[in-house]
Amino acid sequence: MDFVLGILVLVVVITGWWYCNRRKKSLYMVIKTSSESSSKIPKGSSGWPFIGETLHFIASGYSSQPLSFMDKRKSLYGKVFKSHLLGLPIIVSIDPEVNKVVLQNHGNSFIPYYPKSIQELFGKSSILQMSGNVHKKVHGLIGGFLKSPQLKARITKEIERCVGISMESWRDKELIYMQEETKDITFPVLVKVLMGVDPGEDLEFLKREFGEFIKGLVSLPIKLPGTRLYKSLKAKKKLLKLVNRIVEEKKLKMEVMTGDVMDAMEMLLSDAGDYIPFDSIGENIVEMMIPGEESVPMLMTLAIKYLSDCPLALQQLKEENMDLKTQKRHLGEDYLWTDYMSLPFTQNVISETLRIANIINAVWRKAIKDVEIKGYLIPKGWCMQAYFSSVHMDEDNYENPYQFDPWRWQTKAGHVNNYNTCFTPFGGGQRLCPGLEFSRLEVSIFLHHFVTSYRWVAEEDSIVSFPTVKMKRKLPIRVTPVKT
Ligand code: HEM
Repeated sequence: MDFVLGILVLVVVITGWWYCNRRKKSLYMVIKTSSESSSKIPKGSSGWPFIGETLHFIASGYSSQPLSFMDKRKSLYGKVFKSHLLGLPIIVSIDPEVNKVVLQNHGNSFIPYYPKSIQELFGKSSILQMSGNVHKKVHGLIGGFLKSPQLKARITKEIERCVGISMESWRDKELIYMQEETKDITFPVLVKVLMGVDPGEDLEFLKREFGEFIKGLVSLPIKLPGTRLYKSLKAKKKLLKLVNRIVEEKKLKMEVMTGDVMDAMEMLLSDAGDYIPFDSIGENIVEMMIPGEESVPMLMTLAIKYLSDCPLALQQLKEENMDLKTQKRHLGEDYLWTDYMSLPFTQNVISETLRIANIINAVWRKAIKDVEIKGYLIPKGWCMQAYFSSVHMDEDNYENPYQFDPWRWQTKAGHVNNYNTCFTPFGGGQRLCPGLEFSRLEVSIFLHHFVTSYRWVAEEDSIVSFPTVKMKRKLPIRVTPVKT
């Protein structure tokens, strides 16, 4: 396994080196021009020729101390340092103020940067690759749609339905794998929100092909038959065939009928015509599944993991949610989305899980001009990594950062939705996650029904942080229904 990994890393690095060498000349010229400025490229090391510091970076991601790479450099150079990762010269920031400026991106000095395999799998007009004015408009449309009270009211029923189906199926099982079960809950909800697809053949097809498609996101950038990237591109083609058919059907329906916009696809069809060409709508919808597909089930899974290890927090969470359940039963009322979101301790558990789990550990950008932040120079063409995990786990920002402590949010200003420089699990600024409120709602509904309907005992498991956050054994738990 380690040998295969080593080979993979080597090939990534050599590909990166080749890519880099093509651009070397122009990069050096820009740095020279910038020497007139008083700002300096941050201190740091470019590591070994060609491979830079990539091996250390990846090895620490796989270890039980995934922040050790960052911690070591912070102690040597400070919170902003230069490095050379995955074939690119890069400035890494674990300074919340610098990160804020990068995320706000006034003057549009940065564009999103993704590894080569991801770029290959994204369409040209994907929101994840857009920048400037067009991005601002499309981001606003999607954010407005996902945040709307109408959507939240409708989707609450759908989430309750999916949670109910999943939990019903556990009655005959003793051992369940939380990481898998939560995916079964969230995938149908995501597909309903994005393109209005109900359970059935299309949903099963989307699940299968999307699973195949995302496997290639972190892979070698080689498109030959048999390679991972090739298989993923093939899966994307199949996905697009189905999704484009749905786009056509919706367009025809919308030409003859008027009514509320029911999903993100309908919203793009009715409002985004000036920014996204008609034949790219399907592709955009497929790509919007990427940030939502794994992150929400991982947030649910990790909340269960941390609660299993912290009985006091679990007890308080249960009490808060049982009170709501009893009240609703007594009044004979359905739940409103606002009921779920109004439980303060539940929101604190979610915030604390987001902080400590670091599901999206960083965002990557590329400078399209020389940029100066806090006296540091980020030269044109260099990558910039705003590394959130280290900010979330820094003693300067949080007392006992490695302790799961939902109570810390009772006193800390700016908790829950407020943008705060030291708490950026959903990013911030121009590209703040438009699925933020929707994700919190989904997790709140899941936690409510789970902790008030089941007792459980979690088996031993550990968190792996690289390339994405996962449970090593998918978090096996033994569940017992409780009588309420
Ligand atoms: C726990 C759940 C989630 C987390 C932690 C999360 C985190 C993030 C982060 C950090 C970004 C910023 C990326 C950047 O700046 O480059 C982002 C962007 C985005 N997220 Fe989420 N996300 C979550 C759920 C969702 C869901 C459920 C959806 C869709 C329904 C979604 C849709 C998006 C989109 C479309 C973007 C791109 C925004 C843009 O570039 O303008 N996310 N997310």
